[in-house]
Amino acid sequence: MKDVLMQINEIRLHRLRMHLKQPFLTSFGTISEKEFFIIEVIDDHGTIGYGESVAFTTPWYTEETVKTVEHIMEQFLIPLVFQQSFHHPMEVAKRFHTVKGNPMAKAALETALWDLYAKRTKKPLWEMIGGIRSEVEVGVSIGIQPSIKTLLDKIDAYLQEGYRRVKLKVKPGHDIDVLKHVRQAFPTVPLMVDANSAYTLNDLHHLKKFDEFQLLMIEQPFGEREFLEHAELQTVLDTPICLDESIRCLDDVKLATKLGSGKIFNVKIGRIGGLTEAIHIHQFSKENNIPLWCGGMFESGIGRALNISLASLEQFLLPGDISASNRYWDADIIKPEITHKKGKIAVSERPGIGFHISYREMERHLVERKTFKNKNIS
Ligand SMILES: O=C(O)CCC(=O)C1=CC=C[C@@H](O)[C@@H]1C(=O)O
Ligand SMILES: [Mg+2]
Repeated sequence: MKDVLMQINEIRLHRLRMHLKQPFLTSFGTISEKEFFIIEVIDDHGTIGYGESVAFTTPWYTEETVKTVEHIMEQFLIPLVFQQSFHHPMEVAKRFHTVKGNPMAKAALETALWDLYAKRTKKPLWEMIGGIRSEVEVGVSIGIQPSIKTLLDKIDAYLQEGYRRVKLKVKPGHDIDVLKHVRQAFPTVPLMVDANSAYTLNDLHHLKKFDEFQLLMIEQPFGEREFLEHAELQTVLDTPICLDESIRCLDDVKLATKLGSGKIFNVKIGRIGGLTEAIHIHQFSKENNIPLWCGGMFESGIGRALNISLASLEQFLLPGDISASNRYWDADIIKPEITHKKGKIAVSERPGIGFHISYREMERHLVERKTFKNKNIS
């Protein structure tokens, strides 16, 4: 491969606020808008790489927030990117190790560097990271609904659209009865649930009842550090446990696998600190036959495009939470918008993430813009 040297001259952080078409209810609260950063990294050739931060405004999902991501990028990570030129984004991912934690802040910048690198080498990002699929299968995540009837109607509509599996949010008091109705109406649809840590080990016998619904998996029933509790649950549950919030790095995947805390992992680029760590997790999962799938964080088109690239890797064996742009947004900030055909999204053959940014659309949602110039350059 042709050797490229990248020197970042400028970084722009665009803070946007976009309203979801409909509010999304989880066991923790309601999401009706998403505030996030679009990151532009510009190198000495004038090539631009794009990234997106996925943290929410409050620390309900993991501890990071929009404000902590901004602080960590500004004070620590951007100076590390500017420090010296590099040949590969993995070099910068390594530099980021000097900053503890803060994976979403790291991923926001690191993914922009991957996009830039793929553009400089004139390759699609999915190919660059070793993807093998020309299209990825997608499912839909449905928030808690006001009534069973609304839920069943929504599921029906998404299935008509072609989505390949349905993920429902559950919490104590909103689970078995819902599942009974859904299974009655859709006996064979690939179905799973996500609890976002709403249960405890005291609910073990209650959770055993989930087995009767032939679920693909139950996602994150317990707290994020409860590896032992998840392992105990998995010994009594036939339904595979999938870990989401618990997995912040490859070591967490290794720990969960060793202890038997989960059989499937949801990979979110932001939660694990970027594509470099995702590639390492993928390698380990391939060697150990562990199924993976790509999670979502209500991303705009930039984040969605990154997720499509990730899901093209071989071990991503289950449909991801990578819905089309129109699932959440009236208008996306990329062109063309992401669409699916019968629950499949084609990867782009263009270099990098493979989509153009619509600056006009971005301006409509802009809250603040900050520009950082590399002062190390004479
Ligand atoms: O982006 C999507 O379409 C799926 C989003 C989704 O289900 C989630 C995103 C973020 C937090 C949670 O509510 C949930 C999840 O835990 O996977
Ligand atoms: Mg989840």
